[in-house]
Amino acid sequence: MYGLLDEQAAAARAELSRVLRERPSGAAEAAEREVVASRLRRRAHALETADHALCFGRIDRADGTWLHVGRIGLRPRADADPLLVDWRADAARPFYTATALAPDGLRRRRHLKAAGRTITEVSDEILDGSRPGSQDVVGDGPLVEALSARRTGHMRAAVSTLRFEQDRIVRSPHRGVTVVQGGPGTGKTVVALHRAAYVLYAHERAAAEGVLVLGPNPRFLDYISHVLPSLGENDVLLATCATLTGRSAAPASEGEARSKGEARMAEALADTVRRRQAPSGPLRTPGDLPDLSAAEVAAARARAAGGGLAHNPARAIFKEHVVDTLTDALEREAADALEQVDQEVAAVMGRDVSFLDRIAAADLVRLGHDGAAVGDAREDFDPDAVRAELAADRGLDGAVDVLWPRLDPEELVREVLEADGWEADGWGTGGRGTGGRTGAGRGASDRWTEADVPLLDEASALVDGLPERTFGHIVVDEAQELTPMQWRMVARRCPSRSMTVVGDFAQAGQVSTVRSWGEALADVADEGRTQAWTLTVSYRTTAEILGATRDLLARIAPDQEPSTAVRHGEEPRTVVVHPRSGSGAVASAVAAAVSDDVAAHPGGQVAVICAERRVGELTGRVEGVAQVLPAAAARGLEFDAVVVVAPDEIVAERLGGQRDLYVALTRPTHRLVVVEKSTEKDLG
Ligand SMILES: Nc1ncnc2c1ncn2[C@@H]1O[C@H](COP(=O)(O)OP(=O)(O)OP(=O)(O)O)[C@@H](O)[C@H]1O
Repeated sequence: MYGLLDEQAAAARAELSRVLRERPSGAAEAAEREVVASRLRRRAHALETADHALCFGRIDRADGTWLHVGRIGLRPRADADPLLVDWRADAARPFYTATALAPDGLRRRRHLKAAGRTITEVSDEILDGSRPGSQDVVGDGPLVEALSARRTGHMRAAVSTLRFEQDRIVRSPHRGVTVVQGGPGTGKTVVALHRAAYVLYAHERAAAEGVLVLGPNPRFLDYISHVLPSLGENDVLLATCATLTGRSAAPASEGEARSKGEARMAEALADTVRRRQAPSGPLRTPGDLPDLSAAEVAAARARAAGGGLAHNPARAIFKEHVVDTLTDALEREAADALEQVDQEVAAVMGRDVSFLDRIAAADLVRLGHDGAAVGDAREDFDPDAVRAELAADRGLDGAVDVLWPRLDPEELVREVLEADGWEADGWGTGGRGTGGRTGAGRGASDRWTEADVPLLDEASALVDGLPERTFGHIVVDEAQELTPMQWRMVARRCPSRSMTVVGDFAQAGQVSTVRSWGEALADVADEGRTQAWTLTVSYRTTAEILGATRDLLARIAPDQEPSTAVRHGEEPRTVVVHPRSGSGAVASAVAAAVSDDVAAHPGGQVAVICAERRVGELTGRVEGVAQVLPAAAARGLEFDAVVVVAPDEIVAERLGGQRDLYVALTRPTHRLVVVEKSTEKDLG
């Protein structure tokens, strides 16, 4: 297999350099060359990154045939049988789905573990109830081993140990919105990322349009950043809602993010735009052009607003209708004038003079009429020429602007924010209520905050139309964190509404007001387009740690069934600090807990999770040995050991602080220490 891998990687590279050496003649050829080159580049990269654990499994069927399963598929020639089957191929499915109860035609499932290109471990599961023979290696499950392994700070792919309940979500043929909920550590992120890889493999169209993975913050994105590349997928965009549009924005306070994230902001923006679309009254035209009546304006508005276009493109339709109406009016006016002239002449001459129509206009001028207009009307009123002239008329454009002005998305947002009570001055100072903006002194260039990004995006959509960059499939992780405004931003980027959305409302932070999937997806997809799954087995935490969070979970999410754990481990420890032992006592207890853990388990990933205000103090104490992070930033992450500091402070710090505490307590894979301050009451 490795021989074939090297051969094919070298061939792809050679082909790539050959293609790149070609001198394209013309733009079309250059574009074509770029398509071929990027396909070859992807192929070469996929082959090169498959090197590690290229083949991780084998299934033996009851009939004596077998199949090797790996990160990518390999066959010696296009018409030959595969030497290795891609884990996402249908043929590989029994590797994930077969159980002893439903062996799916398999006798044995084999897991292979490799170090570099050397197989270091083999482990078999006998599925058909037969006795293990001399060729079978039956031992500790590879899953247990993977879960107990020390963490590296980056999530790893789980292709070789994906569970049945996870695999069926990953491979679900559903094309709409797939929702996955489940408690902490149940593998929601694992499922979401493997599903992204599966979609890229199985849904050609989605792959061509690109896949986007959205996470709550850059730290989380970094944590998951290795998974898809290790599965050979390098073209997936990872982003947060704040970074998605590429606009630079300052951090927002939670109060600001919450308030500006509410759905009413979308209504306010849409209302403001609607009010700028010829709401009522006639159109006053410049010069001696006829005015348009209120009814004529209403007809133009109906035509422009009914086309489903954004405001600025719809303005063109509105103006076009105005120009058409004016052209018709001018033509009618000219015809009426002519009619009147004929009647007057007839009265003077005592007979019908319509035959005079083709006679000199000069006579008519003498009778007090505008010779040019009458002449035009009679001879050749050219509606197209009149229309073109009107369309180019600056005065008329100005008059249209009064009723249907061109809008600028930033100005629109500014206007709506001002109406909502946010200070306009400087966009970087002061603000509304406690959630107001801080950070005085910011320059004009970064006056927008991350909370403004979805508003600006909404405004752009209303004013100029949908975003240019859209995706064939979007994965939203920690989806409980998204505000209604952010959901709208996501939906806008996924016209096919093909999404994988994973989260847990028991872990919801305080920014979003959304509390259910129905609410979250209200603007995204109809119920008929969503398929929901629940994961119930916690792969991260031990039964002991989960047990310690049970009461808290019952308080914050009484309807949620606690997950079951697959592993056991140490009981969580509580260290109580006496409040009279001085201000640095908590920090000292934390430092001691960290050094105890590091001494007992050298090289582990240790985190200290605390209230925001303690971060500075504690970082100084454990620098270089443990990471210190506020509870609010810990979502989705995991560590070998976690020291949770002063739960009361975490709870008190933010609205929904109990859910932050729940997140903090469920981060460790092995060891949990809680440093608590005893209260005066405890001291009796
Ligand atoms: N099938 C599997 N094989 C190996 N490891 C797995 C498997 N499923 C989950 N894990 C591991 O379990 C841990 C938790 O998974 P993950 O982060 O996906 O859970 P989650 O449900 O997203 O958690 P949270 O709600 O806290 O964000 C990770 O280390 C992940 O790699």
